[in-house]
Amino acid sequence: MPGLLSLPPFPEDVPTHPLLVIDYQLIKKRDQAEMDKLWKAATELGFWYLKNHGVDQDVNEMFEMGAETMRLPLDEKMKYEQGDAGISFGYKAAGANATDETGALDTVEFINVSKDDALAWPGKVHREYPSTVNARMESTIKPFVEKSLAVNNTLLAVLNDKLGLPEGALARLHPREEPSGSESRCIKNPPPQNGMSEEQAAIGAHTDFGSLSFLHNRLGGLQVMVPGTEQWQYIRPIPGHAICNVGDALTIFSGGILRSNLHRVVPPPKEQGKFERWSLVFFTRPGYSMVLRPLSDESSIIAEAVAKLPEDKYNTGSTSLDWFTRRIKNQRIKNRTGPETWKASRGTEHRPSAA
Ligand SMILES: O=C(O)CCC(=O)C(=O)O
Ligand SMILES: [Fe+2]
Repeated sequence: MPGLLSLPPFPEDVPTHPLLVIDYQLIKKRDQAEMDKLWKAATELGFWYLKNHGVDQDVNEMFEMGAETMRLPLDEKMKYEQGDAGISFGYKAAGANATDETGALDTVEFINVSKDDALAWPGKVHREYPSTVNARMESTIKPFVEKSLAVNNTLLAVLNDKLGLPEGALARLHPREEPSGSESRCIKNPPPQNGMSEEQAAIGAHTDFGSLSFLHNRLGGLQVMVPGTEQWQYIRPIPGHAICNVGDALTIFSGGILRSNLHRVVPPPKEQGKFERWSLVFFTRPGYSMVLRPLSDESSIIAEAVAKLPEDKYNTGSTSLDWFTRRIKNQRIKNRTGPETWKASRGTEHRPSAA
């Protein structure tokens, strides 16, 4: 990826939504005002900036791993393609996923490395990866996974207490040792080709599948639809600030108290649109065997929230494995039978028409 200094700044004159800034060092000290701010961010928009997280150097190395991987010949990368069965780990080629119900194709390629494979390295839990990934498992990927897990687990512990759950309740749904969909993803988005609309989604409107996402961006392109509005707004990348967001699993566990908000990725705005866009995410997801349902029996706060909802709104009846498999599988263009396939790939978002 091009050096940071050579990238044009994020433009001032595009619709942009500010996020609350959470200081990770204060969260680690359990500063009351900072925990209150995190709660506000997680319940109102479900997105916030996280500063002082200490992962920037690891993020740079992960981007190098991503660039090394994307430079491999396509036929080499395709040996590790994630496939059509609904498993996320591995390489995803550009155009393998739909971005909307008409079946418009995505433009991004990415490499997903399972947290379980990274922690088990040189052993293997799920699958094999390209040589460029293997070469950096020990030096780059494992440390990034460890630090990202520590950040997300710390945030989860704060949300756990605010939800009135017994200590460790959310942690027990994300056991380190149990296989899960937790993964690191490095995304490459080429500059838009001639004839492509500026709006053409790189990644279609979605909510994240898991519990917490820890995202690192250099260029704009990420957009949110703020509750109560109908317009997409950019999130400005700020150096040293990760973007964190709540995923569907936490919305479900909390009976809708924590917000998993709709977002998408479009080409970077204005001058930035001439450049390749790279992004990096660590997704924390529940253990595969965990059933996605509100934790009403463990928290009166959640029980009260659920009592106000239509019956069984968040009782998915699915394990985490089944839920993720359905959603990933139905994004794959090869599995598309019609608009219903796209719908089956969606989650808990309350604006299906916008998706
Ligand atoms: O690239 C980004 O900024 C966001 C990526 C994203 O939303 C995702 O991979 O789920
Ligand atoms: Fe996302």
